[in-house]
Amino acid sequence: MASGAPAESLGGQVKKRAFVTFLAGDGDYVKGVVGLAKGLRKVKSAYPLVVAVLPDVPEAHRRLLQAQGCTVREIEPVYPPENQVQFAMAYYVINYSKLRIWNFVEYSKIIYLDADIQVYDNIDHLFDMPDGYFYAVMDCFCEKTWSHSRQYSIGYCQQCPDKVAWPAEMGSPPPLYFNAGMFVSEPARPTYDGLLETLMTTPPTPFAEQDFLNMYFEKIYKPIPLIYNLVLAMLWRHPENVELENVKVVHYCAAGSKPWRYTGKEANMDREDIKMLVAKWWGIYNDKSLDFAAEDAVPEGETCLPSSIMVAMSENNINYISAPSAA
Ligand SMILES: O=c1ccn([C@@H]2O[C@H](COP(=O)(O)OP(=O)(O)O[C@H]3O[C@H](CO)[C@H](O)[C@H](O)[C@H]3O)[C@@H](O)[C@H]2O)c(=O)[nH]1
Ligand SMILES: O[C@H]1[C@H](O)[C@@H](O)[C@H](O)[C@@H](O)[C@H]1O
Ligand SMILES: [Mn+2]
Repeated sequence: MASGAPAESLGGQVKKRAFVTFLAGDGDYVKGVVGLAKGLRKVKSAYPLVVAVLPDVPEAHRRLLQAQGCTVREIEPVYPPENQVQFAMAYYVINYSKLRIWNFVEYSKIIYLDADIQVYDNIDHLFDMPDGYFYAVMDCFCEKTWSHSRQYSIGYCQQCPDKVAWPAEMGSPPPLYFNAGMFVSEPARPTYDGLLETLMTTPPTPFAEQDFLNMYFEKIYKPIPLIYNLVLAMLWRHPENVELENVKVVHYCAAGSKPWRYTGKEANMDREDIKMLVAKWWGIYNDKSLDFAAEDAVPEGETCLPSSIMVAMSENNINYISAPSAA
């Protein structure tokens, strides 16, 4: 990761690119972001890591991230309209705030990565894929987190669509569904406005903004290979689809797999491949040579601005949606 990112110039227009992640709260996800910043540096990514932080991220964590070369940008929370949905995880409700990143319009293209993701190989080439699409990796429906779904109830997974065929009486099979922990997209004001406007009339569902983004971008979604977002459950659910030695991006999303909380006790967590991947994450996190060295970077500018100014710049003219009482 470098702050002096090369900007591609097309027809005189400068096209800036960035990796973007999301941070909420004062808990330990900040470790994930530090790890990610160091991982991107290790693979010599040419683009900055922008961290979209909610107001509840403490100042000390913001400073820590800036000291790791990240660009910190505060965003206001986004809440879905009120209803009684059961999220697959209660905290998924805050993930609707991720929609703010489509307002980061100084970047023409972004690669979004969850804080529980690590990049083990350079993926800058993903920025060069044709514009106009939403790129992400197809999800797996086999874990218990999916037990609310029609797919899970009949044992159907899009990772092996021939194993259990979609029954004709259930209508046409659901559209391809991506995991929203990693994606490539283009911030743009019309998209941002469209997302927020549509959200206001869209009741929340168990996978929160992931379901919403799947719905919103359905027509322009293009699946990319699994190596760009290895959802760990793939290792035991669909091993035949995984080429572990070629994997570039690992998503520590399976229950018990977050490296900074790993105990090895949860289901599947004693597997050798999991132990290896957790150790690999720690290897980067603990590598002092990957700490940010200011002299390596040409500042982008916005890292130096106080967050209050950034908020004023990014959050102009936005109508906030009222918070759900049950969240
Ligand atoms: O206390 C928290 C909780 C979450 N996060 C941020 O929110 C992201 C999503 O949380 P998890 O990574 O724990 O969630 P999963 O990977 O299980 O969730 C998946 O489903 C979610 C549905 O809301 C999102 O789409 C998410 O991007 C996708 O990977 C984190 O990576 C992190 O960036 C925080 O900063 N602090
Ligand atoms: O985004 C979610 C999350 O990562 C879960 O942990 C996983 O079980 C799901 O497949 C996925 O949709
Ligand atoms: Mn995640």
